[in-house]
Amino acid sequence: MRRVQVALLRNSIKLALKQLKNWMAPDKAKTSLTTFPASAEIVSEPLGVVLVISAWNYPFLLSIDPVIGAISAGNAVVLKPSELAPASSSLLAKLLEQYLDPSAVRVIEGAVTETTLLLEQKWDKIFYTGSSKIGRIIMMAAAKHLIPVVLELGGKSPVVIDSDTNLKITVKRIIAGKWGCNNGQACISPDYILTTKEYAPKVIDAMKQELEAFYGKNPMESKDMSRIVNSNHFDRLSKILEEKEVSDKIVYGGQKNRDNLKIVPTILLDVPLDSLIMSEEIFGPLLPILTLNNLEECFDVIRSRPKPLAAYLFTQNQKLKERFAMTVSAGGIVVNDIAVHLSLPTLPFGGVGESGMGSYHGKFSFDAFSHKKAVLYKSFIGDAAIRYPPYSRGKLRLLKALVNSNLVEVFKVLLGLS
Ligand SMILES: NC(=O)c1ccc[n+]([C@@H]2O[C@H](COP(=O)([O-])OP(=O)(O)OC[C@H]3O[C@@H](n4cnc5c(N)ncnc54)[C@H](O)[C@@H]3O)[C@@H](O)[C@H]2O)c1
Repeated sequence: MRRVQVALLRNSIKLALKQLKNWMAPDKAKTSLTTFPASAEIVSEPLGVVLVISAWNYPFLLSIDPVIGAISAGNAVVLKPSELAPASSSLLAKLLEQYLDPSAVRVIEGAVTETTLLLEQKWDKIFYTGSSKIGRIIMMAAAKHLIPVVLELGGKSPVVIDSDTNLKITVKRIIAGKWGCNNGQACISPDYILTTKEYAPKVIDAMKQELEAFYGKNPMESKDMSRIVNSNHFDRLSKILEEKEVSDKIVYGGQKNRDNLKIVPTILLDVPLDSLIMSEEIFGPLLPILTLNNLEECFDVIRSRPKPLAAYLFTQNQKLKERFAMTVSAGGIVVNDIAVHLSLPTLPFGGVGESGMGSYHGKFSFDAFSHKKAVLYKSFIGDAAIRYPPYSRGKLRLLKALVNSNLVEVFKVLLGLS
């Protein structure tokens, strides 16, 4: 996973270096009769000094990717990596100090106490990646100084499976996106599956078959399965798995070992909607499958819940793809794959509603850390008397016509026809 993070970061850096001149160039803006003669443009200017707080699960990517955007846009940055990945945090502190200009980029390591102190300072922007719970704390602290925020949060990302799909590829991609990405500890990992009652047995059988092909008969022994990050998260996952009316819904997996913090890929069928596992982001290797009568009911389940960071659909039905994209709200939507939208710098990456606000990647990162300044250039030509008192009815009529950019009315007033 470290290699993938480094590859994605190299791409981000290369893109920023290649495109920076274009991104920085002012955008010409149209002018109107009201300002004539004039020219206008939108100038991107740095915000100042920004704070980046990152999460533990992709510690390099989630720390450095926002920093790339912040420096590209001309800001100074303080980065606070997650204390839950302490080796990565100290490596980032060491390497960034060694290779980057310390007057522009600093790393401050620490946990809640240090972050709380950082949050008392007056920043020009805070870019936070982490849980919605802590996101609320960040936003409240930012409000004190009216600091704008980007909140890259999580949520329960659903996967809808239609029976008109290539089931083998569908299931393989879901497994790679769920268990292959940090054993489910990824923000855009599938959180739960929605399918029809009729099709669910086929999905479960295919899942079992492919899981066994990938992780063997005893997944506890698999070298390709990540452990849970720490005992607190292990206990949190155990609690939601052992809840009454949930533990008896396991149809695959369920084994766990606190000594080595391993939990195997676990599938559950039709857990109650008000259970813990369906109320909070799972962020681990448990995958509930909910069955409904038809796909419209599946879409309704998503629409009735807080907006997720990602929503996925597997189908070959073109109409269904379009309906999903147009009627389901989520940070991002992927049809027939999982998580890959993250690698496209031409798409904004970010949440909506409970899954966050603001976005980044590619030029969106540059924009996230820039102020779009409106600049209007006027000359001393065309200093019309109508804008100055005393105001007559004719002047007011002309002003109104100018504000409405109504050329015909302007001529009528000037010619005394109105
Ligand atoms: N949208 C995204 O791009 C994205 C990416 C990765 C993870 N996430 C989300 O992040 C969460 C998992 O990451 P995590 O466990 O590191 O999140 P977290 O919210 O526990 O921690 C994130 C950061 O907040 C800091 N923090 C923790 N408690 C704090 C407090 N009381 N006051 C101030 N700062 C505090 C931590 O030190 C850390 O740097 C999941 O919800 C996941 O979905 C989102």
